[in-house]
Amino acid sequence: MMLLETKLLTKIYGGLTAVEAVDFSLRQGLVHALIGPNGAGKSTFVGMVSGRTPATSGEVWFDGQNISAWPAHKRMRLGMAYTFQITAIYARLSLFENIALAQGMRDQDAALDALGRVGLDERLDQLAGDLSYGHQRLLEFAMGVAQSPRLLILDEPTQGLSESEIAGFNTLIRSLAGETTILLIEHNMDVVMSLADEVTVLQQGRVLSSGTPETVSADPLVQDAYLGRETC
Ligand SMILES: Nc1ncnc2c1ncn2[C@@H]1O[C@H](COP(=O)(O)OP(=O)(O)OP(=O)(O)O)[C@@H](O)[C@H]1O
Repeated sequence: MMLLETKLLTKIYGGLTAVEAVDFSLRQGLVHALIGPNGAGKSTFVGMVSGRTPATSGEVWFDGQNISAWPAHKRMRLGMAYTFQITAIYARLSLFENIALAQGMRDQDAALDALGRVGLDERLDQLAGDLSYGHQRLLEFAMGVAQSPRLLILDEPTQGLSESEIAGFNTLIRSLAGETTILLIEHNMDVVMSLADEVTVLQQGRVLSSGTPETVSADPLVQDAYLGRETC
């Protein structure tokens, strides 16, 4: 079943077409990576999916419903969680309070479970602002997971993380595989190749290529655009 689909999704800022007529689909339970150079339209695209950025035209479908006109909070209630590029935690609240806020105080066990998944359950009462940058990113990830989302959108989750933290992140995503559908914006190609079931490459707002990591990396269009680069 397709959990998420977009049809001719388009965003125009003034004279600039940031996302142009993107048809996209994501099957339930898969990890789909969205890649492309800076300015390709990745954040704008996921902004339109999550409802934070109004689309100029086109449609967003979630679980068979046309949600194009729905505001972000209503999409969240439907099961979309979006973790931002910039850490969105409350520094003066404890880890537990951050998690509890993220999931609307619904379920204490789920909050504890999410912190356990990222190995921060020993630090429940610590202030989030006292965590290292890498741990703050993990907390942010746990805040997404604690919402038990049907679709988890991660915007550059490994940015600024050390090699060992990236390895830990990979393990985390694998632990969610099958349980949660994941849309991942990621610049680190090693992470993309090891985690993604499917990859879509955006370039100048359009889909350049889409398919399995193997198909996409063998696509001559993609090779012309990226091959030989560590990141894209
Ligand atoms: N609020 C805005 N107003 C005007 N132009 C914008 C706005 N947000 C994004 N853009 C432009 O839209 C295009 C796509 O930007 P977007 O941030 O979606 O790309 P991206 O692929 O996420 O890039 P990055 O990898 O750098 O985050 C860029 O040319 C950007 O300058």
